[in-house]
Amino acid sequence: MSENQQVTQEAPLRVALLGCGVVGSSVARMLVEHGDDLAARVGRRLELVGIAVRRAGKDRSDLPVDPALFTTDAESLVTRADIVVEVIGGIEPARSLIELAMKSGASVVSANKALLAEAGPALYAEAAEHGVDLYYEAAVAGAIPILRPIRESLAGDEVRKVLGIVNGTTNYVLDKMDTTGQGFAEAVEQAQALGYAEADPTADVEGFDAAAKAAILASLAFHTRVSSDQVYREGITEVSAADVQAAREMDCVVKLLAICERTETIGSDGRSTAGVSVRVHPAMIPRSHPLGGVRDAFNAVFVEADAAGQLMFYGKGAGGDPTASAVLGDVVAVARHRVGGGRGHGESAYADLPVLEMGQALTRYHISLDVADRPGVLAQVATSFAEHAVSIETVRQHIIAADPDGPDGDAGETRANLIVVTHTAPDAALSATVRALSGLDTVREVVSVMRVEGA
Ligand SMILES: NC(=O)C1=CN([C@@H]2O[C@H](COP(=O)(O)OP(=O)(O)OC[C@H]3O[C@@H](n4cnc5c(N)ncnc54)[C@H](O)[C@@H]3O)[C@@H](O)[C@H]2O)C=CC1
Ligand SMILES: N[C@@H](CC=O)C(=O)O
Ligand code: NA
Repeated sequence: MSENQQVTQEAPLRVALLGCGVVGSSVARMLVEHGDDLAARVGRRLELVGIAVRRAGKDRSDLPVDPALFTTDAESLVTRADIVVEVIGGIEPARSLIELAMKSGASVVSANKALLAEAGPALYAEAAEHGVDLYYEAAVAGAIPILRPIRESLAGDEVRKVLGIVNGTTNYVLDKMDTTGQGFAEAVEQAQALGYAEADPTADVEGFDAAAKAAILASLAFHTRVSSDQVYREGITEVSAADVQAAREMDCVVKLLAICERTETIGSDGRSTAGVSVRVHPAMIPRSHPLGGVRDAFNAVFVEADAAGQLMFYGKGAGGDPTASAVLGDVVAVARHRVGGGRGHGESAYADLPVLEMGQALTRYHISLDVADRPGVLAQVATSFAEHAVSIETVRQHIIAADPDGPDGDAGETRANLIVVTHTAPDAALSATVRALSGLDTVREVVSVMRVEGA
């Protein structure tokens, strides 16, 4: 008997799919259309035994699946599966369904970063208790293999830093603002229509999606539990056309970055203490940086490890088929464990490093000030920086013509746009400097503040 004949004679592994939206419909299609190849790779056929949906009567005739498979009874579906694929999203009912699936002996594959970043440790514990797998490669950077490389390939090394563009929607919006000068709202609508955005795009544009992914990346990279509420987060809603232009003048581009770093702090006793810093915010990054050229909805993750050095992972981080590719990779992995016996790895959180406050993160600021063009202004501004121990890297000044209708007795006064780029300093010192600058009588307005990374 050939190996393939053997594959078809064993009882198939039963796969239940929860959710049939952008990702779920691609998963269903690929499971069916690639059935023979998947069977050969797993050593057993994968049988789609049901698809949980919210509305059973909806026309899904474009999918190559038996309409009888659609059900609104997700609970009973998960109890009759060997593998449950959760692509509903959100916390509930996804969490309860995953827990019920594990309790019933099924391994789980999920694309749900919001859930993993909130309840990862509890779900790992359930998986261990019931002897099943929990895999979620699709949850971070869609199709890009990044979690498995960090969990497995780099398990013998020390990861120092993970710097990523991990949200396709915001990268798409920022790229359109940079290259076509397109407005924010229109670009978000396009990202939604292309299937990149979350059901509620607020999760994308306010940085919640990237923060959840950063929490997952940091947890795996530093063997430490990091939840999304420990991640400093700023979205892109405040990024203006002027910020994008200011970045261009520095030969930079604005990107929403997820930055996960292992830190070393030297105490007064000279002893070094390790920690973890995790943040998500827009930042200027040089166009020449590997992340500076990441266009459209693409994602990229830059990893620095002690022995490996710098590694770059690039590809499609959103969209139905790319995300389904990662989901199916996980399905094959957990199915192979079922066939061969054993489980994949569980949680690794032994390092248990402290997660630092944002104020301790080391970064650089680009600050644009509208100041009165009078003698001594530059010295006053420079003093504010010095008082907070922030060192200035560059200062540029453009004279702004006098405005005869200017407010508060400033009419007719010549002003200057002062652009200061700092050297690296703790974020707390930088933000205190900005507060002090806004209190100076010669500073009419702090026009914009943006962090600078990667230079
Ligand atoms: N769209 C993308 O590019 C990516 C999405 N993801 C994640 O994949 C998951 C799914 O995302 P999408 O497919 O884009 O979302 P979606 O909104 O297109 O699909 C979710 C589907 O689940 C259904 N659903 C909701 N509650 C349900 C319930 N109780 N029972 C059965 N079905 C239910 C909804 O009706 C919807 O059809 C989310 O966790 C998302 O964060 C991850 C990577 C990329
Ligand atoms: N909404 C997310 C989808 C993938 O995680 C994004 O835009 O990246
Ligand atoms: Na991935």
